[in-house]
Amino acid sequence: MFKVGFVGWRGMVGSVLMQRMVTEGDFRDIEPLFFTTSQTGAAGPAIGRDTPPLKDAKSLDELKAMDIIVSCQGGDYTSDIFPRLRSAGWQGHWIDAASTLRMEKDAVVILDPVNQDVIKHALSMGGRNWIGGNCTVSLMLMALSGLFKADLVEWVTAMTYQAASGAGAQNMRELIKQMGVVHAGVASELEDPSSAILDIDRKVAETLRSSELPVDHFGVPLAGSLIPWIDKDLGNGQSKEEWKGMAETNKILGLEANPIVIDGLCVRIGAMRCHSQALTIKLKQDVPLDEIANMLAEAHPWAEVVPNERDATIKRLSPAAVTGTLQTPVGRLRKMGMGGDYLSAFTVGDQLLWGAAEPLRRMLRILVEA
Ligand SMILES: NC(=O)C1=CN([C@@H]2O[C@H](COP(=O)(O)OP(=O)(O)OC[C@H]3O[C@@H](n4cnc5c(N)ncnc54)[C@H](OP(=O)(O)O)[C@@H]3O)[C@@H](O)[C@H]2O)C=CC1
Ligand SMILES: N[C@@H](CC(=O)OP(=O)(O)O)C(=O)O
Repeated sequence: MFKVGFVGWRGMVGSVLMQRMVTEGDFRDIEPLFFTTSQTGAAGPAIGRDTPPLKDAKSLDELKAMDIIVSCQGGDYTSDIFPRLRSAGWQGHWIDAASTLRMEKDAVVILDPVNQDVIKHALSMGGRNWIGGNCTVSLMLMALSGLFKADLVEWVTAMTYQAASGAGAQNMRELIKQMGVVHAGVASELEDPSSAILDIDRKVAETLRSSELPVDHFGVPLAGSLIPWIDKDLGNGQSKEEWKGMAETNKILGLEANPIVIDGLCVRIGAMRCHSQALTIKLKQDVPLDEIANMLAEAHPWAEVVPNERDATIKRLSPAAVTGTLQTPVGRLRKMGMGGDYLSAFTVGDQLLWGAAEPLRRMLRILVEA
């Protein structure tokens, strides 16, 4: 049985990974060992069986004893430990949620419902570094997989509506605290049906701009507002999150030699853990809408096409409907005014599942079953 070391299992992504592995019975087929950067010797997670006390995640000797290491610990940990582990001659498989190694030549960005061929090829060539993709990119690819498989995509623009969870657990808490402060500022007026809406609105605006609003993590209000910038400023007008759209999509699909142009604008909104994206897709040819819907729906078991009708859309194509599920629904499918080869679409997906933990869990299974 493979010895599998888990680092970062108690963080937000790691906890979702643990839940999914317990649900799918994945621990039955491996010998799991749990690591920590801060609590060596403490008890590991509840996985339905006894496990040894936590090991030190900074100990190269302990890590070297693993056949496979799964890290959800973050980029700083990867930058510190991974090169030293490889330099020390460790030959095991490294599965990682952090972005640090994604663009390395010998790393595969994993999303097996979409790029199983790329993964299998790398495995046969001795690949050992398996890195989860950016959540926005992975969710867009899960939604549009049928079109990419049919080689119908000339270019895509993605306008995103990204959840607080993408910024981390503390940011999710801050969003709810902001909502609470905003509500508290007008709670008595809300109770009074005769209060003037413009007074309520003015007080809300004052609260959003006041020092009362907690902004330690986002830096600015998110509740009752939005943030049209995610990740670093690349200095050319593009955010790093926007840059990842094209770079990672083509790496995932193995199209680096002949890349598809993907560009857009990434925006943080006040959703909890589902990213949504409004997509404009330039098709290579004018394909009838029903054929497109079939391709999208049949791409993989988690694909789902929501009819482009008001009721179905508002009920099934929202963060509230999709959160906590593995489905990656796509809807609002419509040929645009620019012509029959311009397709509009809207998709929603849980960024902690297919956007983070699930590709890692499935890569581990691929290795265990290989
Ligand atoms: N957030 C996201 O949506 C996504 C994140 N990723 C990547 O995954 C990595 C981890 O992200 P994320 O899960 O958000 O990180 P977290 O901040 O939730 O967890 C990281 C580590 O912080 C330590 N920690 C300290 N205090 C606590 C606490 N109170 N509760 C839990 N853990 C604590 C734990 O390490 P220890 O036990 O060693 O102390 C934990 O493993 C990052 O590289 C990120 O880029 C990838 C895709 C999406
Ligand atoms: N940047 C993403 C979350 C994330 O962790 O991305 P990456 O894995 O590419 O660093 C967001 O804020 O929604």
